[in-house]
Amino acid sequence: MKCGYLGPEGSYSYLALKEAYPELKPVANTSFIEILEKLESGEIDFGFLPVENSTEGAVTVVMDSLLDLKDIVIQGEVVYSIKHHLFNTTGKMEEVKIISSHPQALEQCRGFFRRKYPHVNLIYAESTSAACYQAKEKGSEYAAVASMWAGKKSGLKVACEDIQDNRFNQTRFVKLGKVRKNPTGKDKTSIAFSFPYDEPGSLHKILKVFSDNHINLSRIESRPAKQELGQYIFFIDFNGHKEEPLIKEILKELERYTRKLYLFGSYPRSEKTL
Ligand SMILES: O=C(O)C(=O)C[C@]1(C(=O)O)C=C[C@@H](O)C=C1
Repeated sequence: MKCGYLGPEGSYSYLALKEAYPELKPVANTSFIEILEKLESGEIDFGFLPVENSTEGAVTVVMDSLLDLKDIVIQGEVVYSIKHHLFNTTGKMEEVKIISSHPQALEQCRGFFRRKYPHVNLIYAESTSAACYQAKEKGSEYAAVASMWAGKKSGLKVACEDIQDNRFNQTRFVKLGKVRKNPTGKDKTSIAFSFPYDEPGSLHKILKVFSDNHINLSRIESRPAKQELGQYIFFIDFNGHKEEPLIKEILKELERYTRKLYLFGSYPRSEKTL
């Protein structure tokens, strides 16, 4: 079975996918949108995408794209430790004028760059592994931020190790597919919703439903509804499976308070960090 990820080989998406789902055949893509398009067309069976990072927060493009999915659900989650290193062709930084990487990776090292290389230009690459191949090709003026695996694989030398601002830097990935997962007793459900009116207490009503039923929320985020300023879509992850009687009741109640309720899926909770 084929699983799309943000490539090329050596990106964190690749490393986390290989470790969590070794039985799947990884298929490299150049963007998150490309993965979702291939998944919808049936060219691949699964998609593996980052949704949030412990330092930088939401991977917003992925969250927004979840709203447009049809017949595709979240089937699983993977929490992966991220350790960034700086690589280039020489292993020394004297000649470097440009540091490139995936925007999320650059943001996770922002403090390091401000302290050590305030005058070096930071530019975006498709992924951390794409940045490595670029640095290899462009030569001594380029450096890339990536995993040890990607840097070594592309033939670069380490210029600086462990450069992320937060020692406990973790990214949460989700596996998307067409089949809904059955309850395991240790599940999580991801939803999003918008409100019909802008009025006091809208969000409170939703949170009260969870609190009254003693359901733990593991994430809450808002994203612009992309209409008027001040209109939002709220994303919530909570413990439980949508086939459990209590969760069914809760979802029914949420429908009463929301304009649109999106159900992204119920799936087993990750119990350890890879
Ligand atoms: O560029 C990569 O290596 C990716 O897999 C993407 C990505 C992301 O978008 O969050 C994955 C994990 C890290 O947080 C940094 C970058």
